[in-house]
Amino acid sequence: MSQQGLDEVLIEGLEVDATIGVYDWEQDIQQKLIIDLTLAWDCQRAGQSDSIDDALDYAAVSQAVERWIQAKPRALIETVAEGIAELLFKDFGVNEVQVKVSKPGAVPTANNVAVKIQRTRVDGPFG
Ligand SMILES: Nc1nc2c(c(=O)[nH]1)N=C([C@H](O)[C@@H](O)CO)CN2
Repeated sequence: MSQQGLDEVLIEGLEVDATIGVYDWEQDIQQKLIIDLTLAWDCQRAGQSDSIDDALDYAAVSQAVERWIQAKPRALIETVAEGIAELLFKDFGVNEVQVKVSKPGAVPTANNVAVKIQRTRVDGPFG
């Protein structure tokens, strides 16, 4: 995925309960979303310094994503994916992201439904 380098930080299978859906009844319940993130990040500095200050802190990212999703109800999983990409650009200095948002309970006859987007920050060095 990464254009700027080969390194990536991954967060896989982050489960977040959310108010999400296009139908009225979905605004009264919580449904599980599963978030998978691939984040372009130069890991070399952190690997050499052994300092969290040089790393993209996957724990902090996970917490921020969960908070953003739970901050208010939304209709579409596309909106969740775009919002997460914006959050990562704005608050974590990431320049390139792949965001997959799964809603596994949405279609009873399917194992999973999801959207996956790839975005590059427009005001970043590669945008
Ligand atoms: N492309 C999408 N299609 C649908 C969405 C969505 O978020 N993106 N959502 C719904 C409903 O909320 C559905 O999940 C309820 O079962 C339908 N299609």
